[in-house]
Amino acid sequence: MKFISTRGNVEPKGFIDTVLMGLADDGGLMVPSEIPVVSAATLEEWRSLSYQELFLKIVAYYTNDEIPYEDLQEMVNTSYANFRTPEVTPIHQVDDSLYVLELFHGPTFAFKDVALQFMGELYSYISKKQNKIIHILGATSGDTGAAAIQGVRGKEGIKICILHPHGKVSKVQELQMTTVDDSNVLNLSVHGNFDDCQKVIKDLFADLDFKGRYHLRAINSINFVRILAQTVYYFYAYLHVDGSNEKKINISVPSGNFGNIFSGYLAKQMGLPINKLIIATNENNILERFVNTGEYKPGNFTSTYSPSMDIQVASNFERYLYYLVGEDSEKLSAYMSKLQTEGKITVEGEALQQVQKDFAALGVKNDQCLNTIAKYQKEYGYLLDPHTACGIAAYEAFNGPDEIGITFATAHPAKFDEAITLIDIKQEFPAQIKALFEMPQHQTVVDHDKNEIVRQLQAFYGL
Ligand SMILES: Cc1ncc(COP(=O)(O)O)c(C=O)c1O
Ligand SMILES: N[C@@H](CCOP(=O)(O)O)C(=O)O
Repeated sequence: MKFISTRGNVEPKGFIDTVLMGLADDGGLMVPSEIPVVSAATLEEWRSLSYQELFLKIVAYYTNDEIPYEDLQEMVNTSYANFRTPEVTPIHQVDDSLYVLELFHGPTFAFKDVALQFMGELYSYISKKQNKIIHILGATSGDTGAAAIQGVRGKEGIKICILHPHGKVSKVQELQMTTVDDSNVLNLSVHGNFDDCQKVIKDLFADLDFKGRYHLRAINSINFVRILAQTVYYFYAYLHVDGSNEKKINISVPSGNFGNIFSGYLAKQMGLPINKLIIATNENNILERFVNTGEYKPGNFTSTYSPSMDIQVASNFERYLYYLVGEDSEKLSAYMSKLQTEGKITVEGEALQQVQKDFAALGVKNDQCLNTIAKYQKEYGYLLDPHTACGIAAYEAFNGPDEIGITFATAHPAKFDEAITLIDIKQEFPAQIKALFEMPQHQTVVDHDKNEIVRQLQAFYGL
């Protein structure tokens, strides 16, 4: 298996080189040169596997034996050993048609832990085996940063700098990132929004001289290994839901940077028979507008009750567009240039029909989000976080009769108490979260100014 850039100007790479490259050197995103297909018989065999065993089976299609099996197995076991449940991503049945895949049982109570615990282990492994300097640079709307920091804090040979939008993450997210006092962690709190933070890091990764000199590595879903690790729970969910061999299965995914749902798209291309992939967003509804009209146009940024999805420029949209245009890098590059120069792109005709076959999408309004939380608490005694509530609202909009819907619970409600208290629900915080409120914070507040951020990075990486 080789990996290539969506823009077509990078020599095919192996697995580890792809992990280290992060953003492709031509400014595109890395994708597999060919998507491996899993047969129906193999899928049936996988039903009895544990999460860790399933992970190893799926990832083996991509790693080219570059990592000995025993080493990979050890990394996977270590990654999931500190989850609070042995199933890693347990399934909660709400009623006859709705299942919730709980992705928040890792150290930072959000779905990002599932991929980032593994990535922390992988970077540590590469650093030791290849004597590589690993200087992670990431942007977050709150959850990626916390999970990435947890994944690598205190690890030898690794430093991590995370940019988060100042005042635009929840209190618990801020505390999870900034109460970490390991010397290999730097939190930059940037005046701006998540899109601004993501743009700065993409610009720095695209500056190959800077990237090389400072050994910059990506932990965002820019990095293909994030996408790959996230495909595992699509398989796990599908294979562990009752009736999945008789009924159509739809999966509803709270979405922002389009990484999670792109992992679902990849799982489907690998042969997982998902029926509808449902994109759930909040009022930052660029993805809903794209699916309904074919126009992809970043609009005005809106702060909502689901702040982790307050994103207008969805990074992984480029990966999907690449497949939509028939894996034609020239066409893809032309679209991306148009987005740069004209601020929007449009797909029409057969391409738009294909988009509408691939996805359904709903942008959930703030009041609908709160009403959904209140409804599920009242009717089922099940407390949703606001991102998951958007996912459930979209499930309700698109799940047909006799279909099963799996909604991904991407975060624990305790991370977003600001929204939950608005509907007078009092929740008990888990002890790990309660403890954060007593700890000192470490962060540097900076303007949204690339030069200032570069100065901070140079001082931190110390090269
Ligand atoms: C809790 C939560 N839900 C949903 C999302 C959206 O996921 P993605 O960016 O992969 O689309 C995020 C952020 O990524 C998140 O933190
Ligand atoms: N919601 C995310 C945004 C970054 O997404 P990623 O999947 O590219 O890391 C966050 O919590 O930071």
